[in-house]
Parts: sequence; structure tokens; C-alpha cells
Amino acid sequence: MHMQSPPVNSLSLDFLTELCISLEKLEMDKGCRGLIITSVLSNQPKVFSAGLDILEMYGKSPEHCGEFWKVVQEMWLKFYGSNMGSSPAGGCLLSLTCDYRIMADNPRYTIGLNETQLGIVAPFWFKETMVNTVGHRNTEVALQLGLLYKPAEALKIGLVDQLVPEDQVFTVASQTMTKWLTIPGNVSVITTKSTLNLLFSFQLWCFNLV
Ligand SMILES: CCCCC/C=C\C/C=C\C=C\CC(=O)SCCNC(=O)CCNC(=O)[C@H](O)C(C)(C)COP(=O)(O)OP(=O)(O)OC[C@H]1O[C@@H](n2cnc3c(N)ncnc32)[C@H](O)[C@@H]1OP(=O)(O)O
Repeated sequence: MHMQSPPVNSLSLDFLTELCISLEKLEMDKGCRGLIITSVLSNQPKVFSAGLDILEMYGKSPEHCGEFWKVVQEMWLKFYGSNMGSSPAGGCLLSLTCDYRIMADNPRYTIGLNETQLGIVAPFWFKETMVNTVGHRNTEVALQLGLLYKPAEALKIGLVDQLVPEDQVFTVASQTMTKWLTIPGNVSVITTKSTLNLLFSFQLWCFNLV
């Protein structure tokens, strides 16, 4: 899936709605077993996603805000696999929801949950998704300081799984996907994934988020 919503793939209500509809269609397609999501913006350096569209969170009606927040949560529940450039805040969440993250090795790109730098708080389920990926201590430091990591730093703490030269991102993503798809049977993979997320799913249920 190629994201192309200039200038920076910010996650607006319209963009997220379209994304969720596309994901739902893929989920229902029995022939689809994996998804690589990437940005095809023409800007250089490339942005994966600038995160939530800031304009959606300012001066809007409570109904609009409710609708927006609901679709943010839907997006978070659905993702699979990704490759990317810059991914601040919601862009980082988008990639954290994936099973494997491949980042272009360009020090001009950054990834992280930088909410505190913006004077806002990363919701608890952003935080939990980060803890599940990089552990509690790394999350504590990252979230309190609102850190945006360069590729080498992100790899070091496990925020991304692999760095590759910029022109090879999609090729490596395709090779990685091929490897993941050699695991036989959707059921065992889905069940394993659900088991890994069991505690988190329970927490979300307690907070009435699913
Ligand atoms: C509705 C109820 C909500 C309740 C919410 C409650 C709690 C939620 C709490 C927190 C949740 C936070 C999650 C988020 O995702 S907040 C968004 C955080 N995003 C950022 O901090 C990214 C900011 N952007 C950047 O760092 C750079 O733009 C970027 C590195 C992505 C790209 O840099 P580049 O130099 O290429 O481009 P720019 O010139 O900076 O930008 C071009 C253009 O795009 C506009 N823009 C950038 N980011 C956003 C954005 N997130 N939303 C909307 N628009 C964005 C930027 O303003 C420029 O526009 P223009 O000036 O050309 O018109």
C-alpha cells in the first residue's frame, strides 16, 4: 500500500477513513496474507507520515473530534508491516503497529513519540505499544523527553528492525515479507499474535477502548 497524501501523509479524518476501508477490504480478501505499507511522497527526504493531522485537533466540533479519535483507534488495531522515512508521533504509532519495521538509513529521518515536545500527552495505548516494542526503560526515556531517534539510534533500542539504503527499502521489504509468508497457515500466526497481545487487549477492554 502506497501512502500518498501530500505534503506529509498527515493522518486526517479523510485519510484515516480511506486507510481503514482499504485495510478492511484486504482483511476480507482471502488471497492477502501480508501488507507492506510505504510512502510514495515525492519530497526528499521522504516522510513516512507526519502523524496525526494537527489541523484535525484544533477548532473542530466535539462530534468531529469524536469521529477523528475513533478512526485513529481503528487504524491502530489493523496494521501489519511497513517501511519508512520520517515518522514522528502518530507516524511512529502507525509503524509500531506493524510486525516488522524497515527504515531507510538516512540520518535526516527520525522516528519516535515526540508528543511531550509538542506539549501533549501520548495516550496510554501509544505508550503501551512502544513498551511492547522497546521495553519499559527505553519508553520512559523516549516519552518523557519526547525523543525523535535517528535510524542508527532507533535500531539500537529496537524501535526499528532493520536499516537499509534508501533505494533498497522496498526490495528488502518484499524479501522480508516473502520470508514471513513461508510460515504455514494463517491460523497459527494469528493465534500466536493474539497470544502475544493478550494482556494488552485485556487492558484496552478494561479502558473500554475495544
Ligand atoms: C480530536 C481529538 C484528539 C484528542 C487528542 C488527544 C490526545 C492525543 C495526544 C497526542 C497525540 C499525538 C499524535 C500526533 O501524531 S500529533 C502530530 C505530531 N506530528 C509532528 O510533530 C510532526 C510535525 N512535522 C514535522 O516534524 C515535519 O513536518 C516533518 C518531519 C514530518 C516533515 O518535514 P518537512 O521539512 O519535509 O516538511 P515541513 O515543511 O515541516 O511541512 C510541510 C507541510 O506539512 C505540514 N505539516 C507537517 N506536519 C503536519 C501534521 N502533523 N499535521 C498537519 N500538517 C502538517 C506543515 O505545516 C507544512 O505545511 P505548509 O506550511 O506547507 O502549509
